[in-house]
Amino acid sequence: MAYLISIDQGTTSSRATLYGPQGEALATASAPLTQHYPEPGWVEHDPEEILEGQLSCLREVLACAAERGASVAGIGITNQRETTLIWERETGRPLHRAIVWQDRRTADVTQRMKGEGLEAEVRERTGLLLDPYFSATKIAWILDEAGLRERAARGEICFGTVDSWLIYRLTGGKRHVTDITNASRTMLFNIKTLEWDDELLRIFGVPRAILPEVRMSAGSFGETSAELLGCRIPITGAAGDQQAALFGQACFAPGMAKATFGTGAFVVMNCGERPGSGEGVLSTIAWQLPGEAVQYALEGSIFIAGAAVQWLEEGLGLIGGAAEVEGLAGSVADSGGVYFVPALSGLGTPYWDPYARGVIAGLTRGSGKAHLARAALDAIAFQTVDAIRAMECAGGIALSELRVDGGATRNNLLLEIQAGLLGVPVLRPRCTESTSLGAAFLAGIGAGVLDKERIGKSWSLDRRFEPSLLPERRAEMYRGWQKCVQLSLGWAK
Ligand SMILES: Nc1ncnc2c1ncn2[C@@H]1O[C@H](COP(=O)(O)OP(=O)(O)O)[C@@H](O)[C@H]1O
Ligand SMILES: O=P(O)(O)OC[C@H](O)CO
Repeated sequence: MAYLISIDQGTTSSRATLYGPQGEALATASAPLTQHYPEPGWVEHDPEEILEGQLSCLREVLACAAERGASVAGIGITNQRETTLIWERETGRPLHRAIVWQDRRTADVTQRMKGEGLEAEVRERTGLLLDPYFSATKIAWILDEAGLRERAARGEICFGTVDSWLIYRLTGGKRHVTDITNASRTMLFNIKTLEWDDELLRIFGVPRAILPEVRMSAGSFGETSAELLGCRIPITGAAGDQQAALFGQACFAPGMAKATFGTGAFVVMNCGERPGSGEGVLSTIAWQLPGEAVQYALEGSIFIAGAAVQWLEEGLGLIGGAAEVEGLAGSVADSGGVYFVPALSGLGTPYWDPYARGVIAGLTRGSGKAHLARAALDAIAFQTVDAIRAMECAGGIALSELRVDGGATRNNLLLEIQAGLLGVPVLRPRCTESTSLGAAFLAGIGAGVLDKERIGKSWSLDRRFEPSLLPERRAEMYRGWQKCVQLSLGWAK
């Protein structure tokens, strides 16, 4: 593997990593990203802050490459998906704050569409469920709110997910493109015909003129502008972060699955060349490589995972940082009957309820902050169990082990709890930055310096967490979780 750079623009931070010829991470830079919550249920990011954070990270790892005299063969971009940006074509100026994937402001719109019986048709074309999570209703909201419909019709504005925004600005406005995995999350892309879908554009009221050109996940996405970075480097890979993580975990065969624990948690299972389907589960595009058929995946999406820990810190002041949660939660044997459903942005798989809200239940005089911390870790694991059970029903298979990655997998206790509640081993690889690694791999393929066989051989195990919970205890805990979920459903309706 030649030198490659990955850009990982996540919900809470922007990062860049320089990888060496053996796939080793040589330098990493990161910049935090401000979360804006203008109203309950709304979440926004500043597009310029996304770009600036990413540029400063890129400059830092490029300096490291220069010190080594390394020439970078390609940049791979991976990103928080669905988050919706609108900017001026001429200047690249953002015309609204980015509406983040977690944002629930269009819940009433998707609810109305469900009432009109549109869900089956949307699902058939996109593999997705009618939920404010996806980009389509967010785009229409911005066009209406910011009075941009006439400009949109005149072709003066661009829509893009974060990959598209970064590519546009990094190439100096030369490329308005996106990759096929990100396109598959907009709810405007037909995952069977592999094109923007006129009927969906009509249903959601989105003009075709604002959409980017769709490319495969490895190949040419343009070159960085020398004015911005002092050098031209080809951008040769792009994929949504969950798809990039599936690729980085080398889940190349149908039935292989990974769970990424970041802000949210996302369980994604490779299902090969044909789209899968199932109750409460998403069907989505895994990747498309040059000379190969499109690969599909099933996905269980959990909106709040690591973010529940963040809330313990920022919302409650219970801990001084995410790293403290393991010690606090580990200071008690269990949650003492406390359950926490972190439906802070509604619930995703398998409930799909944008009106669900957070619930803490089962408190007694003996409950303390350690029990709540423990309940938060349990909640991440319970939600993952819910998602995996739904996917197993959909795919008709039983998962024999789960590969995990992402920021929260530093937490050994979380992974022990996860293995116990799931009842199968949980495998943590040496590199838990699978998202970033996956983007570098895609860039390597796009630059013609890497192939899937080499990638498959590079996966190595750090630690295997065996399930240690007795089946009766597991069932008892799960019943408590289910009771608490019922309390949270429909709360904000
Ligand atoms: N030791 C830990 N235990 C539990 N959660 C953690 C721990 N360390 C980080 N996290 C959580 O992981 C998330 C950050 O992971 P990351 O993969 O960087 O997320 P993203 O890509 O969504 O920005 C945060 O929500 C943070 O609270
Ligand atoms: O930023 P992350 O890693 O939590 O990922 C966000 C997902 O892509 C949303 O679909």
